[in-house]
Amino acid sequence: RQVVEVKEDTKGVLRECLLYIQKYLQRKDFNGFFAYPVNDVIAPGYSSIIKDPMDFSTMLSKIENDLYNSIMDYKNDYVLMCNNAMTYNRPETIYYKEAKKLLQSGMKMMSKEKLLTMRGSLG
Ligand SMILES: COc1ccc(Br)cc1-c1nc(N)nc2[nH]cnc12
Repeated sequence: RQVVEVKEDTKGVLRECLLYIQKYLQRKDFNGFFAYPVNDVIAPGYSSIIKDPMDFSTMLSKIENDLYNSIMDYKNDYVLMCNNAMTYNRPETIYYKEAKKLLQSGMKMMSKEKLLTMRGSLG
């Protein structure tokens, strides 16, 4: 019984961490370009160019449904979201520029060494 309880608790700690990280990073998306999925009306041909779309609302539902097993899992979706914008949009666009800034602040927030120390303390 005890082992199961501990496991659940780790999931809870991870969920709190991810909610905190997402809240911090999503504030940087002040235009809300990454708040919800891009559609072909907004961006013509998007769905045929971007095979794995990702956005903050999708990531939030994955956090709430415990679909991330680590911060690294979440970081992968975050990087995917930013890279999609830098693939579909040209470098001179606001979408590309904002994605680049989001990527930089995300990498600082979820740096490898920070995650390794955190994982150490989580046991
Ligand atoms: C949800 O997306 C948007 C919403 C409103 C507006 Br205005 C633009 C976008 C958007 N447009 C493009 N071309 N690339 C993107 N990458 C992430 N966002 C976008």
